[in-house]
Amino acid sequence: MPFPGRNPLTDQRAPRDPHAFIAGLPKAELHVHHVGSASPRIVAELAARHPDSKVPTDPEALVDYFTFTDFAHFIEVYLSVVDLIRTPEDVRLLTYEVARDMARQQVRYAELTITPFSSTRRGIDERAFMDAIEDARKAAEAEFGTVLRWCFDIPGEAGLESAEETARLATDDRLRPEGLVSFGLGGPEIGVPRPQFKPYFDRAIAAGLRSVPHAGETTGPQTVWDALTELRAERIGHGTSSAQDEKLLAHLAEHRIPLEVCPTSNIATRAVRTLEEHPIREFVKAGVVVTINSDDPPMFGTDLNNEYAVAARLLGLDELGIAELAKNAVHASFLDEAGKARIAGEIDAYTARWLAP
Ligand SMILES: O=C(O)c1cccc(C(=O)CC[C@H]2O[C@@H](n3cnc4c(=O)[nH]cnc43)[C@H](O)[C@@H]2O)c1
Ligand SMILES: [Zn+2]
Repeated sequence: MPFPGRNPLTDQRAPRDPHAFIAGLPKAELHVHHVGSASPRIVAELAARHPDSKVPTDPEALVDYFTFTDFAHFIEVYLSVVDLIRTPEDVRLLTYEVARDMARQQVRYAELTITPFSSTRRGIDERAFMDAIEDARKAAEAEFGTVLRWCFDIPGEAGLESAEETARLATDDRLRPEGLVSFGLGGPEIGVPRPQFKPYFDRAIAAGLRSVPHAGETTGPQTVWDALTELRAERIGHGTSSAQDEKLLAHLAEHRIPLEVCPTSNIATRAVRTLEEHPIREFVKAGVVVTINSDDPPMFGTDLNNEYAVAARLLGLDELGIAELAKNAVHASFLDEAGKARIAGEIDAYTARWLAP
């Protein structure tokens, strides 16, 4: 804590240059999707490798292609990019380049959500898939210093077959990658009730994985309750609709269940109408632990630095407030205590240097 006695989330003053401060701030990211992080350059390169795809090869045309009418349209476009990942080399390239983009933003640690079912059902050998992500993870840590960990998520709309396959890939000792720390649930929520996935989360938790389902992104607060009570969620992906239920906010605050907030994503998928209407202020006011994330950054025309700038504006934060948000992510991560202390220390040291007269 560089300035003891001051409450960083309430005692605010105008920051000197928030964008420059955020750009150099060491960060952790907890909610970001593997395929959804493919930069326009990587999408264009993959589209050129596989010319039968309808995904544009021109990075400029991708801006239009990545404009979504609603959440269902977003998932349709997302799956067209998933269709571009066809070989283990595609998987390795994507993973390694995503880490490079993270390192450029001073991301020291990220939990990347990967949907192995989508790749294995498209014909990528499961062993080769695991080797490709692990190979990229080790190279990225050695070359960029960014530590990656995996969250394997069930694409819920693909049904219980996808849940069975994801649980198998995540818990089979011969396949399970070293970097795997958590188990998730993604895709559309409407018509995909969370409780049906309980047995698969039970298996993953018994195998030592942490529970981090998406919930309350496109449906109401009951979905968040279901994620907590049935799937034993330790963090909630989005949780946007929690703001509609005071008891739920109090529960999240009391039990220190962090929300993985992704403001621009919620606007891009039209889950929330405008940034001004985003409930992030209600979350902070209720004492909920808020972490800031980018979800599918190039698809939503954003990056993690921009999400911090958006959050700082909506919450009226100065540098100490922004640093506090960054530390929330570190403490809510599944890093070991020594790793958390190292990144939190880096954040404090950077902030103190920035604020030094
Ligand atoms: O892979 C398939 O064949 C397949 C078949 C049916 C349905 C699906 C999916 O629903 C895949 C969803 C996919 O979306 C990812 N994702 C990325 N961003 C978000 C988000 O903000 N909220 C929810 N899901 C998101 C998720 O990780 C899944 O991989 C697939
Ligand atoms: Zn997500």
